[in-house]
Amino acid sequence: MEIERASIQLAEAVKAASDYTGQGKVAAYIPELAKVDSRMLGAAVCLPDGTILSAGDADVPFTLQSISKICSLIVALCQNGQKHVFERVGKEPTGDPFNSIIKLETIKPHKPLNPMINAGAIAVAGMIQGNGVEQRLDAVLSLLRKMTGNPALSINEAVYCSEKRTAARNRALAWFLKDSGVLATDVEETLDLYFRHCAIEVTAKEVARLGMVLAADGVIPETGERVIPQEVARICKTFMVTCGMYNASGEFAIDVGIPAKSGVAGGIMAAVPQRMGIGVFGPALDEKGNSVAGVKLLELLAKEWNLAIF
Ligand SMILES: NC(=O)CC[C@H](N)C(=O)O
Repeated sequence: MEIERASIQLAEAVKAASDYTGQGKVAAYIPELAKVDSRMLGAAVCLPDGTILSAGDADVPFTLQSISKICSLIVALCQNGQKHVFERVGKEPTGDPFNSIIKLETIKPHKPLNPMINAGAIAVAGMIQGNGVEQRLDAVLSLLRKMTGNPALSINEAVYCSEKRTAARNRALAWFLKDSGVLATDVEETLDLYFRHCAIEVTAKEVARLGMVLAADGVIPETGERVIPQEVARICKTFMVTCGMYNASGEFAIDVGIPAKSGVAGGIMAAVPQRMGIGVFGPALDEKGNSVAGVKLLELLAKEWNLAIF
């Protein structure tokens, strides 16, 4: 990839996709997220040698939210193995909104259908081992610090507290999981861990690095250090394709065709196998909770650079 040309193309794509920010709204159910400027859009690309290209609001910090579900899943799989994890959470897309409760009751056994919906991610948080919330969070944070190369990565306290104060739906999901025997750990402690890992603060550049590590099958591109087993990276990328964009994953797979995971703060992490990681930040969301301009931007880049994996 010719770097200068790619930088120009990235800047042009961000400019073109910016027109779409007006079509979405910032998430307001977590009050602190409603305070951001909905017109922002930024993107970064991380290449296999670690080179970062960026355009727009690529240095603005935002919280990972659902993108962190990939990281908690990595830790849970590494600590417990596939058998333990997938006995408690499934591998199927739901077709329902990310915070839906309905299939938890109607499908038997009552385990969440996949780890990318809230119910599944709360179940996964319950599997992360450690002595107390701090140590359990540390397992997720230290993986993310290695993947991003930022040892100072930490949580945004205001967003964390804002979600913790208002999370009636997630509490309902967690108590249902407790009642069904999926959650073995303390409910409030598990929710606390979940809210904290959702509130880990990053930039689009850091998210591009996360995507590149997955694109490189779990290896830090510049150093060659393996931080995720190849099999776990493969599982994550597969979940990103089938469930990463919530109940718009099928449409995204057709229109863009890249493994990706979004979050309600407006982030999207994309991993183009062996070629690049892409981090996007655009807080205006569509009705399914995906960054409206971010999805458009990835669609433009996928066409321009022929990134679809299918
Ligand atoms: N889709 C998301 O990004 C959801 C994450 C958010 N913390 C929640 O539980 O509602």
